Amino acid sequence: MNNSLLKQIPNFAVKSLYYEVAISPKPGLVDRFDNGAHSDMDFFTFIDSIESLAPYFYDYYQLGFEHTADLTALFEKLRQLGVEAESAMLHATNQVNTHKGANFSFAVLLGTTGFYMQNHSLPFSSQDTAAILNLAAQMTQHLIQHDFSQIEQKDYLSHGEKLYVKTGSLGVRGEAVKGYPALSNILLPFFRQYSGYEDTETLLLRGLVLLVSQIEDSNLLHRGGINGWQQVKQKGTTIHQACLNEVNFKQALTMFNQELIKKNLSPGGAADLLSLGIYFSFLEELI
Ligand SMILES: CC(C)(COP(=O)(O)OP(=O)(O)OC[C@H]1O[C@@H](n2cnc3c(N)ncnc32)[C@H](O[C@H]2O[C@H](COP(=O)(O)OP(=O)(O)OP(=O)(O)O)[C@@H](O)[C@H]2O)[C@@H]1O)[C@@H](O)C(=O)NCCC(=O)NCCS
Ligand SMILES: Nc1ncnc2[nH]cnc12
Repeated sequence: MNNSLLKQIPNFAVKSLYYEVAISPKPGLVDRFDNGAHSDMDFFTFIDSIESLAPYFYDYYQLGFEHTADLTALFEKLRQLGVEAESAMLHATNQVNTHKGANFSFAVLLGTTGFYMQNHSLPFSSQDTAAILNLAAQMTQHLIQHDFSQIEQKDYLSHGEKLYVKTGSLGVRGEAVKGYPALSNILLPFFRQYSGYEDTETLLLRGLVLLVSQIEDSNLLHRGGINGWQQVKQKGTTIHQACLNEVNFKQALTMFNQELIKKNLSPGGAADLLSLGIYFSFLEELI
């Protein structure tokens, strides 16, 4: 095992979660300035959450790096560890869901990155990223059938499971199964095109707004229904398409945040996807 990469790659994932929570101002989300539309978490809850997940991130990567059998067997190992990590996170945050989606996705993506790194090296090109996302899709192809086929028999349903029953929305599982199209088709092409033009914080905030304008965020659907989600998506589109300069862009985000606080809406799914995009941006040396 290459010891420096064993630390460096999972560390990029940890750092990406710090970057995501730190960039400000964000609409409806927790950031350095306020708690957005969240009454049960703040900036420090996120620090506690990240610290609780970090040791698992190294293990996800190592599991993938040492795995020699088929990808379904790797997913089983990652998920077992992922359940443990999720409960460590909930313990650290007093049962608040800060990074449930991010923990799931980083288990998938660090595991597949480790597997891929058995025969590759850094830095990544866009083809390396595409190969990892393809491995993630292959590894999770059975997930929808596995998680949702016997859903009627379950006593307790998560927000994501309830939404699936009600609307058919696949949430974070849908992203994984399709190889994270929100990253490959939306966020990463944007970062590749615009990195270097502005400071990192502004670039990442613009990437967040782009995601909000396009993805099906199960967190917005669960809190605001189809209408709430569509309104937020529309507002994201308006801000994205206005191509505002940095000062006006941040002012628009501050107003967007006030609006989402009033409506109790938060694009938590977009925030999680942003942190995954930041991770690949570190691997590709875009930021
Ligand atoms: C597979 C799991 C992720 C199961 O999770 P769940 O069934 O809940 O599925 P989803 O809702 O689809 O996803 C979970 C989180 O993923 C984020 N997310 C949402 N949409 C997307 C998207 N399109 N792409 C990527 N990621 C997405 C989102 O996380 C953010 O929202 C958090 C807050 O969420 P929530 O608690 O719902 O909202 P609140 O409004 O705060 O709740 P209330 O206060 O109202 O109650 C925010 O912090 C972000 O992180 C979704 O929440 C996975 O958990 C898993 O496999 N776990 C292992 C468990 C298991 O398999 N057990 C097996 C034995 S039964
Ligand atoms: N910054 C943030 N605020 C609220 N929910 C989130 N989920 C992931 N990141 C988040």
